[in-house]
Amino acid sequence: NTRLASHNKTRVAYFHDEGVGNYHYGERHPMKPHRLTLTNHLVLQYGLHEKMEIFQPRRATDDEILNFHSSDYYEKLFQQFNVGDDCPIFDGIYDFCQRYAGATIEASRKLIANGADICINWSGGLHHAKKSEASGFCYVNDIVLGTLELLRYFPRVLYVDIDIHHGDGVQEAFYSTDRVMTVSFHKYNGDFFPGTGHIDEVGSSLGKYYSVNVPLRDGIDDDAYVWLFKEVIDAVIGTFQPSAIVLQCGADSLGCDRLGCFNLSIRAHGRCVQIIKNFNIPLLVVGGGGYTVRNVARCWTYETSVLVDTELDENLPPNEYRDFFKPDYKLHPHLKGRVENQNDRNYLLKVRERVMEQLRYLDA
Ligand SMILES: CN1CC(C(=O)N[C@@H](CCCCCC(O)(O)c2ccon2)c2nc(-c3ccccc3F)c[nH]2)C1
Ligand SMILES: [Ca+2]
Ligand SMILES: [Zn+2]
Repeated sequence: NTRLASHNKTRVAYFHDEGVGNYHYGERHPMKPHRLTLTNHLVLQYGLHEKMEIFQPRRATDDEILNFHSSDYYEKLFQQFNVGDDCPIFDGIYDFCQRYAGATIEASRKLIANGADICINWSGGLHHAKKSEASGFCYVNDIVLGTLELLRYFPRVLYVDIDIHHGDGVQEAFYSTDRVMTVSFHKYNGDFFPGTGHIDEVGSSLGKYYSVNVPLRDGIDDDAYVWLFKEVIDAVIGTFQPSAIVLQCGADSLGCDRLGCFNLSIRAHGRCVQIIKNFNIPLLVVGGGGYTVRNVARCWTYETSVLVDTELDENLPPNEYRDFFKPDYKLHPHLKGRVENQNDRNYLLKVRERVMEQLRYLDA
């Protein structure tokens, strides 16, 4: 009956800082925080704010950021020379970091207080930042900060990362503990950034076998990715029995991404979010990469609708950014990837078998 259904409804909290999309990495840089403004705008135009509690989060304090990052790194961030072209020091970089990290920390606290079942922060998910080093467009690792917060209450936290790049900063931070299991699906060929994420990176000391890497080749398609994702996640959750989950939804694993080379549709990417949601375990959802801005906004809007169990009209609502979505103005455009699928069945079965073998060490 509706009372029961309404009683069981998932409580979703949405964290969006009004100013977080107004920063600029620089002319030729692929990272466009403006994608966050577009996403939030679409979410509101579809009326999804009526299905969630909306929060304007406060910024992270220096002390909170120093929970993970070293002071000589963080306090002199603006003095760092640009770390190559990847990590430019731009106007307002401190504010930007404090805003996106503050939202992830606030979201973690909301889960700890059981104020929500699912918390969303699309501005977060900056998985490459290290304790004392900016890397891959990431300066402060909000995921590590949020996970450290969750560990103050939840005994075991599972981290899942569907960005096309390896979640190296998060894996490194928790490589030697059995309280966090990190699982990253990513392109791996020895050259692709960041170069880590080999299947043999299984963790060390107390954390041995608690780091799972799923290395993939170019061009993986919807069916193969979703099949492998479900196989791995079912086994990981069955074995690790996490008390909370952090899901990084990097949208550069979509077809046609400016930096990516997978062939996923927005529906398949969203299917991964649905698979995690269906476990009904306290869930923190963050963003990540994503460089074809119109599709990042579509993807994270669609995934917000998945998290609030709401169907969206295929025709985008009229909105002031309409031109970004031409010529189709649809929610699910056909993202015909340009790369051949180099993941044959044998390769995928072998990866699956290696992951299952690794997890069996934890059953023992
Ligand atoms: C010395 N060489 C530069 C290193 C390198 O190849 N870096 C990657 C970095 C890719 C970062 C991906 C970030 C992310 O999507 O994973 C993300 C961002 C936020 O959360 N997740 C990269 N930089 C670029 C890039 C940088 C500046 C300008 C144009 C570019 F194409 C593309 N890919 C090696
Ligand atoms: Ca990944
Ligand atoms: Zn990425």
